[in-house]
Amino acid sequence: VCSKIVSTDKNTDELDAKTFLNEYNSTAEVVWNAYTEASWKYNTDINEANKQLQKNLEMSAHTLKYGQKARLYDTTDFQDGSVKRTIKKLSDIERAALPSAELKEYNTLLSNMETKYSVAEVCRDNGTCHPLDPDLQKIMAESRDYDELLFAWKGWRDSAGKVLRQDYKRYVELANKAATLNGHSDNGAFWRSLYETPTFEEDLETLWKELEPLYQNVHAYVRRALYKKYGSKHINLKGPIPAHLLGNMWAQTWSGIMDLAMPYPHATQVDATPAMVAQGWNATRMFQESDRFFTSLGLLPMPKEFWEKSMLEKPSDGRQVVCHASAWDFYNRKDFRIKQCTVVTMDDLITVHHEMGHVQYFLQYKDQPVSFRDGANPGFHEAIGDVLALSVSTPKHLQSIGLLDKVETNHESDINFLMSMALDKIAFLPFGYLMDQWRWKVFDGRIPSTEYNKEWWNLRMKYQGLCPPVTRTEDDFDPGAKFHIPANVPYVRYFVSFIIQFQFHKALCDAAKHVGPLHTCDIYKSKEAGKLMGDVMKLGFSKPWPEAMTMITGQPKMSAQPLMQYFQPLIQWLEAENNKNKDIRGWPDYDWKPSTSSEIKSSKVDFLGMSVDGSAAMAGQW
Ligand SMILES: CC(=O)N[C@@H](CC(=O)O)C(=O)NC[C@H](CC1(C(=O)N[C@@H](Cc2ccc(O)cc2)C(=O)O)CCCC1)C(=O)O
Ligand SMILES: [Zn+2]
Repeated sequence: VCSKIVSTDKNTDELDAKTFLNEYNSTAEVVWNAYTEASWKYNTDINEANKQLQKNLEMSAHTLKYGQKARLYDTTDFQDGSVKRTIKKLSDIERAALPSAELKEYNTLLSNMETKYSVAEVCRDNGTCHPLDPDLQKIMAESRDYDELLFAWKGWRDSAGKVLRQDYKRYVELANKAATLNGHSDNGAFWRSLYETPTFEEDLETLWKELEPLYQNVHAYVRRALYKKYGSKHINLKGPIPAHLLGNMWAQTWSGIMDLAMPYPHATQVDATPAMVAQGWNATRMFQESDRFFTSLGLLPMPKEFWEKSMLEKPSDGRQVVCHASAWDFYNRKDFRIKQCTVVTMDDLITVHHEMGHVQYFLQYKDQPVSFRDGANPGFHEAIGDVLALSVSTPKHLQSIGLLDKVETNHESDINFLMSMALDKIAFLPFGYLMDQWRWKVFDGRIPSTEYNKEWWNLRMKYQGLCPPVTRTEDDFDPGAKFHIPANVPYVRYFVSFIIQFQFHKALCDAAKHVGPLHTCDIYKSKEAGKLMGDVMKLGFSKPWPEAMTMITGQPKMSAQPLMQYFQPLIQWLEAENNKNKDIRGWPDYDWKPSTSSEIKSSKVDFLGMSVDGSAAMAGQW
């Protein structure tokens, strides 16, 4: 009888493994809770003492201890799939694999980068200084002055991006070292491994190729609208769009310029902000509204700790905080919070639902072992809140909560509504895709630090059809001006979310027995829809995500089809509109650059000096 060759140093005792995992679970809850409390304290009161406290309450000692023991098990013949799955997950100890000096350096780098980003501000000649939240975000969304937008756009990259380049370079080296010590080729490979999908990169590229024509139609239409506003000096109808004109600091969502891009200005408005302000809504009211929507589906209400301990507004007591919104699980099955510098706008009402979606997921899986208290994949965690927001955003729902007075159901108001949704959901897709394309290439060495900025703008051009409004060099570090880069938060999760949220929306609308076009569906009060979502969230990370996808949609793959179905009326309208305007799709004049205001002024002086400006002459104006 040939005896099975047992690797003698491995432990194949499944019962022993179960005992080990129980001990891990109960100790993890204590250690992670302490770390999360310290992290919360620092994020809601940035100072040296709290920074030190967070550093001391590191989790890595615990991760290292249990990770090394987990690696001693050979789970090949284990019966319990959950035990196998947990041992596998514990065996990747991430940064805890670094030698202690480098681990300390890595944590210091992360803390310094997040602090630099969070305290950065842009100052005017008169000494007034502006933080990103709310000042610069407000300028980027509301100003229509080319130079004021440029002041905020360039100023933010000088204050927040530039200063991070050296820290980032060293962070990349250490992140890669930790990844390789855990058996990955580089940190990007580690990040992609969280999706457990061998064909992940091809699947994403296929989805992008399906959606690119729709994006190019939106891009062409918006370029035309900006041409009308800013003229031929600043917009080339065959070229990329200057990146500071899209209503957002990173041009990642474009709903800020809806007023310039509204197809039928005389049809119904879709923005609830004026009503929210007029009716005296505040942050708490916004969160209560969202809580009501979740419970209307039969999902769980926020616990009292949430209302007692969350930070729903920017503090006015002088404390420095990390304003970037976030949802927190304190791993004690009781304490869940949101930190958001909420402003009373429709945009922030959407963000409230997004963050509440994270907390609902925390609540639904709180009785799973800590290793499974995660989304089925990171994109699932990002999609939950947005799915509900698709219902909340409908004019019908906004009217039902008193935020829109008259609502017409005619073609014009339909197209207006779909355009406002497209300016967020379609505009976002190339940005959601390029963020980690850049980082994956940085981690695997295809982008050396000497080309960080050049390659960033190559990707911004290739996918988004944007160009920088002023010349960029390797003195700049524009990727650093986007929160998730210094904060070490992966981003492709949002690209995945913006696709699967429409798959979920379609499935939940079917469960809610919705009749009519998908974009008019509001699942409010549907217990069937709520049950479908709740059951998937309860699974947490305990099953591979295709199983969760099948539970909701009846099939295991990501698909762009529901998104295309949702926007179908707009796709047809945009095709016709862009053809009518003879607008080309894409930006073949890729090396065109917008004139700077100083160049324009000097050309005006020539003009007044009677050396006629060519374009005026051609237009027969002179
Ligand atoms: C402890 C911790 O960190 N928890 C995680 C959650 C978890 O992992 O459990 C967390 O709270 N992350 C913060 C992050 C915040 C936001 C964000 O960064 N959004 C992206 C992309 C986007 C843009 C438009 C949109 O409609 C939806 C998403 C951006 O703004 O670029 C800001 C506004 C919305 C969401 C988030 O909630 O995802
Ligand atoms: Zn999120």
